[in-house]
Amino acid sequence: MASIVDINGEIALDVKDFDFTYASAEEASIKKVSMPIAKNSITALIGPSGCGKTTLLRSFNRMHDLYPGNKYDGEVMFKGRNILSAKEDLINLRIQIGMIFQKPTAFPMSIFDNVAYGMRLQGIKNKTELQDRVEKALKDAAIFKEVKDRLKHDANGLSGGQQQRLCIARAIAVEPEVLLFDEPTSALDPISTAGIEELVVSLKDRVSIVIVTHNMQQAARVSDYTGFMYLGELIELGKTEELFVTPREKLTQDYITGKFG
Ligand SMILES: Nc1ncnc2c1ncn2[C@@H]1O[C@H](COP(=O)(O)OP(=O)(O)OP(=O)(O)O)[C@@H](O)[C@H]1O
Repeated sequence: MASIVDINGEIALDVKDFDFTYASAEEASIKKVSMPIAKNSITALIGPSGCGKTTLLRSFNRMHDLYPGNKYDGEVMFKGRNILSAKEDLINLRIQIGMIFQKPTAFPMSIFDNVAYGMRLQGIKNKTELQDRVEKALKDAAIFKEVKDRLKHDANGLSGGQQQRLCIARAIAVEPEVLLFDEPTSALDPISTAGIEELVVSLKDRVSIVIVTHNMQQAARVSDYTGFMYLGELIELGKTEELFVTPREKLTQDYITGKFG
């Protein structure tokens, strides 16, 4: 049984007895994971390569449905419903639960159109509203000053760190409830990384965040809660400062003290 800390406050996502099996795999990559994801907090997922961090994260907005034959079991409760249900509207789900990838994924279009993309999908056509919300999202993602004079330019002309902030602007422009970050700084230099970490922390007033990271220092710097995974299982979910200083499980202790990696 995993050791799970009590969450003080509301829960954004409640994962219950969750299994995930890839179409081509014989056994589940995620096994019986149960964990609460706290609202307006940052939850980091850590663990050795291949332990299932990305697989679990991508389950939270059903990214695995992009490929046929993958199988979910159990429940992921979000706003009173199980999002693993066959009835779930996946476009709407991915607006409410957005994702930021490891490699910045600016679309091949202008900076403005990148940020307006999701709002247009939501049916917003009014030009003034689009302009106002694009500007606000760019400001909130701490990139407005750098791009305000070239909103019509191709987004691919931006640096990696700028593109990642643009992706964050695009995700927050549709006012999601949850944001999933999959190693968002692993392709960035230390200065851009620090900028993204600061930005992620600044967003938690309005969204609930789950972040997968290889970097334990990053988890310690930004997160409120940390989950340690091993071989597809969640071993421990704790308050970050407690998990790193006084882990409850021996496996967690061995991992954070570098006994295996
Ligand atoms: N598309 C796939 N098809 C089959 N198995 C997969 C697929 N993607 C991942 N896996 C397997 O699922 C398990 C979990 O992988 P996952 O990428 O989620 O781990 P991770 O903890 O995010 O690793 P890393 O830190 O290296 O990114 C691994 O055993 C991996 O080999």
